[in-house]
Amino acid sequence: MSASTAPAGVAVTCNRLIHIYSTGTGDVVALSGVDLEIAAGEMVALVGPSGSGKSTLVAILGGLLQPSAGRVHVGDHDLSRLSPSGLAALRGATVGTVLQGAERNLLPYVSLSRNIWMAQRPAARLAGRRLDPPEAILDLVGLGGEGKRRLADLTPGQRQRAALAQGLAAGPGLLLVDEPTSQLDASGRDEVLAALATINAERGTTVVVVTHDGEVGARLGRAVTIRDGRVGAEGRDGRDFAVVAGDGTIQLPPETLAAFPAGTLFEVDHSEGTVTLRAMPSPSSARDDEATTASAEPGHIG
Ligand SMILES: Nc1ncnc2c1ncn2[C@@H]1O[C@H](COP(=O)(O)OP(=O)(O)OP(=O)(O)O)[C@@H](O)[C@H]1O
Repeated sequence: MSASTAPAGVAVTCNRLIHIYSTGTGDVVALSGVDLEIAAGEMVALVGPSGSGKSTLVAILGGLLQPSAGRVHVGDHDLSRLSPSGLAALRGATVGTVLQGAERNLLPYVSLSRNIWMAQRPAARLAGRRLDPPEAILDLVGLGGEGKRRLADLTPGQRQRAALAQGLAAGPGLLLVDEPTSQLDASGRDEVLAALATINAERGTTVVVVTHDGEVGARLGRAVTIRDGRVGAEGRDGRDFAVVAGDGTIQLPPETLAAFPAGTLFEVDHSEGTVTLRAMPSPSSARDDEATTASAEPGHIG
């Protein structure tokens, strides 16, 4: 087989992305202004507490949901403006989504190769380009020569890698993967992380992984924390950062927020490369000199 004809990775941009679910009992704000840039070919983990909006964000990036407001681009596609058929084409040819649990991605009664081949049939037409044969895709995730096997024949780590292969069937520029390591032991997790690194290195595919596993976030190099429906923080190469949102707000880390609760007044000093937030004593702590001194310790961002 000649070199892959799959596209290189695509970039992702979200600007003030909002998503509201309307339910019988009222509206639920799942995303409240996500600002996020992911470069083409980057690997990023989305982390954060349960219910913070990670799955909703991934569903939007995967063309399964349209945002209530704000803008989201995947490559050249403006997802908020795509028609239903445009979204279907995006799902078929540009973005591959791997759902949590390998068995949700693959049919158990046909071989791995057959699964991928079946996913490629509509994709080849939508993508308008030649797709890699299933064996080449399986090879990429470390399952070369295993195409005749079925899901039940595989170890948990192999199953998860087979699910990654299925997500790659159409040669997407963006691969979205939900909790790929949640049911795996350490060696299974290593296999999956190695497969993701190979996909990224050999195909240039942009990879976004939703995970509760801090180790996965650290190993991918960039971990974006979603908190209360927006980007709360980032970890890059072992360093933690706060993030300025599009509306100028910064979320304090939870432990800082505990010391300086909502409503705390800060004086803001800004000099080159450094922002100093100096907490004003609250009226109650002002009555207690000791407490005032403690709560007035400045926080530094910069
Ligand atoms: N289909 C839906 N209808 C109504 N509300 C929803 C729906 N899906 C999610 N929500 C709500 O939207 C918010 C964000 O949920 P979401 O599933 O995106 O978070 P999450 O970070 O992926 O959580 P988890 O880590 O538990 O999967 C939560 O308050 C959730 O209850």
